[in-house]
Amino acid sequence: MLSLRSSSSLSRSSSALFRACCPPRRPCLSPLLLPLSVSTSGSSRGVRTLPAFSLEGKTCVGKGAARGLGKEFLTGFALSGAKGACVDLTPSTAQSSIEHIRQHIRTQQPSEPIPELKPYACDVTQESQVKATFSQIVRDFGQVDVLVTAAGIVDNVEAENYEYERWRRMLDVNLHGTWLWAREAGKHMLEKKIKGSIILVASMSGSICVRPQKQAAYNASKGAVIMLAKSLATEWGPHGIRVNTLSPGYMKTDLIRELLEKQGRDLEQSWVKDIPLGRMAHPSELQGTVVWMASDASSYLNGSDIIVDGGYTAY
Ligand SMILES: NC(=O)c1ccc[n+]([C@@H]2O[C@H](COP(=O)([O-])OP(=O)(O)OC[C@H]3O[C@@H](n4cnc5c(N)ncnc54)[C@H](O)[C@@H]3O)[C@@H](O)[C@H]2O)c1
Ligand SMILES: OC[C@@H](O)C(O)[C@H](O)CO
Repeated sequence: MLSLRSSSSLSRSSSALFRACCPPRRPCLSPLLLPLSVSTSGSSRGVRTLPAFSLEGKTCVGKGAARGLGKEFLTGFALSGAKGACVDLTPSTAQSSIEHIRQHIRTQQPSEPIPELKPYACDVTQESQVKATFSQIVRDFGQVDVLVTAAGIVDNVEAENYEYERWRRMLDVNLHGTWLWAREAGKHMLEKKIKGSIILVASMSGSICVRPQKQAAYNASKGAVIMLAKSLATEWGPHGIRVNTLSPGYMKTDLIRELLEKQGRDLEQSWVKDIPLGRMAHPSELQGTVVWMASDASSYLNGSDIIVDGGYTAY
């Protein structure tokens, strides 16, 4: 459903979207989203775009948001006016992510107030912790409008030598943890009649096998997340709750940096060869997509897998 917002929330969301799509250190990637006028002072005043992109007043929960994509998602939400719960394994990493987000907003939107952001510690594989953390977030913020599940791990090991213990861990974090959080969010949104948006982070590896790395467990976990989202979309869609997956290609996060450090830089060259845009992505390049998926701008998006991969899966 499209809704009109105040001019200040409108200008904030416009500015956030523009910056997400056109970060200052790169050329603009999406000419279609160019605002009609752009302030160069860092203030968001005078920038115009579709009001439905605003997240003003909404509460967004980011699981696995201490670093990497989760942190970028919460940053995009906050730049669009949303309050945020930053969930990760330890309170200190969640807190330092919040400090980083606040600093970013101060720089990017010096004339805007910084939305409320709170840290939470939770191991997503522990059902009791997930339930307790979700309840605490609802007590702190009143309600949850958006959930994005970014916590995830990866292993590159050939299937015949992959240990069952590691297989189970992979599914525990990437699939079971995602389902546990989605279940709490869905229950809450159903009870409170919130027309929320649940965004499960999958991967292009959930629908194709990347090469040359061998990662059957990871691929299986992400394929299952895509099917989980479609299933939840059919169960909760009739109540106005939208569930979709965001499937990134190769993003330069710490997870990928660590993997490349272990396996050698040649791996990066071989990936880039298969990406039509000819490069890996900066994590901030997902902000525009995730804000769109969280906001009313994507009001008819449900049960979809949004692949953002520089064209990798087009081959
Ligand atoms: N980086 C990429 O290229 C890429 C591509 C496709 C999909 N993805 C997916 O995006 C998501 C985020 O990836 P990233 O690159 O930002 O990874 P990352 O390792 O940089 O960040 C993942 C975060 O999840 C947290 N986490 C891990 N296990 C947890 C647990 N049990 N409980 C709570 N938090 C936990 C970590 O502490 C970390 O902060 C993952 O699901 C990943 O599979 C990443
Ligand atoms: O498909 C890209 C990512 O999902 C993933 O991080 C990569 O495949 C790890 O090997």
